[in-house]
Amino acid sequence: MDTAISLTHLVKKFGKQTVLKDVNFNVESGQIVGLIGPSGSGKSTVIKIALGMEVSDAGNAEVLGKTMPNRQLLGQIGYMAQSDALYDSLSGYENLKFFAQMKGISKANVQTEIEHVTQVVDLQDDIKKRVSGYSGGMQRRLSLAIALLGKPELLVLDEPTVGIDPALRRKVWTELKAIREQGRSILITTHVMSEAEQVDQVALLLGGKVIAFDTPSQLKEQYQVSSIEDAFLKAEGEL
Ligand SMILES: Nc1ncnc2c1ncn2[C@@H]1O[C@H](COP(=O)(O)OP(=O)(O)OP(=O)(O)O)[C@@H](O)[C@H]1O
Repeated sequence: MDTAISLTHLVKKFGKQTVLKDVNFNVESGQIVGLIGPSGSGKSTVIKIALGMEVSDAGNAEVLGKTMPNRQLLGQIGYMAQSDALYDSLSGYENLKFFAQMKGISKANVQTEIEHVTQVVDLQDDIKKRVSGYSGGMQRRLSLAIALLGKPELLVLDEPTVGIDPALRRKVWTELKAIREQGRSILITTHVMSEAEQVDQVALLLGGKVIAFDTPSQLKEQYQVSSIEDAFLKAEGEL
């Protein structure tokens, strides 16, 4: 099995604060890995190092076989950040078209791709409206649609379902699982524990380390609990 992301012995300091002490885990091809941990535990920092947007103080981040940072790889990665980077004065459709061009999607495929990702996030009725008039949730949905454009080999999604209602969340997960079936890989952070139940592997980040990396069912067994939420709470309590 190919490895999409390999993080070894990552250390990251901000001033005197050591946020990541020794982070190790892999995302294999065709896997969904959920990175969970309390607020401020360093999930976004791990993601940014994996993407080459932050440089670690020690350790190694390899993505799709290349050591990060590596600008050439960015076209193969669909990234959704916590804060949206959208063009307010453009419509949703114009944003999608712009990012499709940036990603080098061929003219022949642009229209079908845009229609597909628009439908995944249920923005059909609002896609011609200006983003400045979008609600927070709609902006998140558009950002997710942009990340999905171009069928990237690897998706890195930082809390993609914040502000998304349960019905649409379910639809988004159906899409994420379809992406996995195509052999593509996903690293996702979430605060929604029912989502963590659906991933292949959970990486639990606590105290600057990934203290558990297992399937949801193994994790529950390890902590002798019936939900990932309880495993999470128990792990936090034990530290
Ligand atoms: N650029 C930065 N400069 C200084 N400190 C930073 C920087 N980026 C992150 N931090 C600090 O690192 C810690 C981890 O932040 P990070 O955003 O990675 O956490 P998180 O687990 O993603 O949190 P949340 O779940 O709330 O999004 C926090 O204490 C944060 O203040």
